Amino acid sequence: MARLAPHAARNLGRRLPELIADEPDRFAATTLRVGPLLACFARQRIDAPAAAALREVARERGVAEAIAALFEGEPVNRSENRPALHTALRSDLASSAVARAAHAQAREARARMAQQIDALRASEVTDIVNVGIGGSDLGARLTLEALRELDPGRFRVHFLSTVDGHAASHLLRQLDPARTAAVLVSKSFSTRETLLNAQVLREWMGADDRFHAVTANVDRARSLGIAAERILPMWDWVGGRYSLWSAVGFSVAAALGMEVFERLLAGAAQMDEHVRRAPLEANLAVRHALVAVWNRNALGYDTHAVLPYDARLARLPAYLQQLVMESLGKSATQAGAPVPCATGPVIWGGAGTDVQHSFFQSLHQGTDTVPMDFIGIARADHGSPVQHRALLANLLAQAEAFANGAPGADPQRAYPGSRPSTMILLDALTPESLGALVALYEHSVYVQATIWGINPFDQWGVELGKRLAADLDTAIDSPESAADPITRALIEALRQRARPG
Ligand SMILES: O=P(O)(O)OC[C@H]1O[C@](O)(CO)[C@@H](O)[C@@H]1O
Repeated sequence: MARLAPHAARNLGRRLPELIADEPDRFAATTLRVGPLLACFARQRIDAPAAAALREVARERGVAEAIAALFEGEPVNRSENRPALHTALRSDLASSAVARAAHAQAREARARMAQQIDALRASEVTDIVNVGIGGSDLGARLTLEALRELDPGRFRVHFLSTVDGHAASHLLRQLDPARTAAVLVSKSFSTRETLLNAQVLREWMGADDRFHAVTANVDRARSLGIAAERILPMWDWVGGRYSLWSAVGFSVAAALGMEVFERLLAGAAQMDEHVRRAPLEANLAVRHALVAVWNRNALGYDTHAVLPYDARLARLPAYLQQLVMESLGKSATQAGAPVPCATGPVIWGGAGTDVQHSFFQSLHQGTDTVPMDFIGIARADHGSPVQHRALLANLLAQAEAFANGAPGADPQRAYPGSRPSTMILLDALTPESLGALVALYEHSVYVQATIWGINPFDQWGVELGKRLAADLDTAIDSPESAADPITRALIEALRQRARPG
């Protein structure tokens, strides 16, 4: 990354508007379109020589070869010695036997999922509860919220993720046990939150025949009494946070229909096709990733805001928090050495225009620069053109204000500008464009990981907390068994305060 330093110094020494003014065809040169999605990088603080240097980094780090390896099912998840074949869930682009077999398995699982959904449709079930957490929750939630205009209303879908009993009791108060089905989504079928919530639902429903499961651990699901014909597969070659495209999308397919689910997959497949075939310089995922690497390593920005200007995408920042931070929150390389530079940034954000009235002040005038991804939708799905015009005007105004700033004699009223952003525009929010958008981020994460030499498909960092929580579950009732003195004292404090009166 050292070679980026002179480019960084040059770009940081100039205001963003000057940089833009210097390159008359900057919009065309920095904008790429893939299907229903257009991304413009003109407002990143990167001049043409810096962009060329970044492409050189990508070449040296073997990004093109790594993309081929991903699609062909090579064991790119080295710490677990597995492929990461989420692309095979939606695309048939690979020629290797392992990728083709994965694709065939995915199709077969979708056919079984369609049958189960048909049976549910024919039943008296009115409500479906998706029980799962992390990757077994966020993707389906995001999709159902984003595509809610397409919901014919046959089922109400609910999500139960946290182990907090308030969530379960609040939800169950609204439901009829005789008309509720549960989909237990857990790749491992060992996630404590999911198993406890499943138990709560089981006791409340008093029957097993409306329990479905999606898991790679079929034996465990069977041992908990779920019939084999209602268990849909997951595979160790799909990471939880990359699994929306599998039967983990059960509740999406149930609520919106298989046809909509297939369209979501087709949108992702269109992005796959582009990423697989486009040369580095015209590859949208590579460009998105190189901008992220530039902002993190060359310019030193350590957080990144995701700002969808569409209420239906309000969950996108949360979804991307898991995708990016669980994938790129690593400080050791795949070879076990310390990573010599900063890796994934903190991802945060929220939907416009609400965020303009909460944290935007800090983004405009705060001491830290936060690079941003704005996401706008050209065509709305409501009948109020006035409101949509106002939304788009706000989106454009904010991106412009961040880039150009405005001078002021009074420093308290001056806008520094030069705050970088990418503008991603979808023609409309459709299953295809959502699929393409999510796939773009997946591929960008993979390219970033390739450049940093880290594994984006494991998450060892979350295991320690899980282990400790299992131990402390007992210690809450017998504090003397807690090894850590501060934890022991905190348990005592909790116990004292938990006593009624
Ligand atoms: O699907 P499972 O195995 O229940 O795991 C749920 C989530 O837990 C994690 O392991 C850690 O949060 C995520 O990676 C995963 O998506």
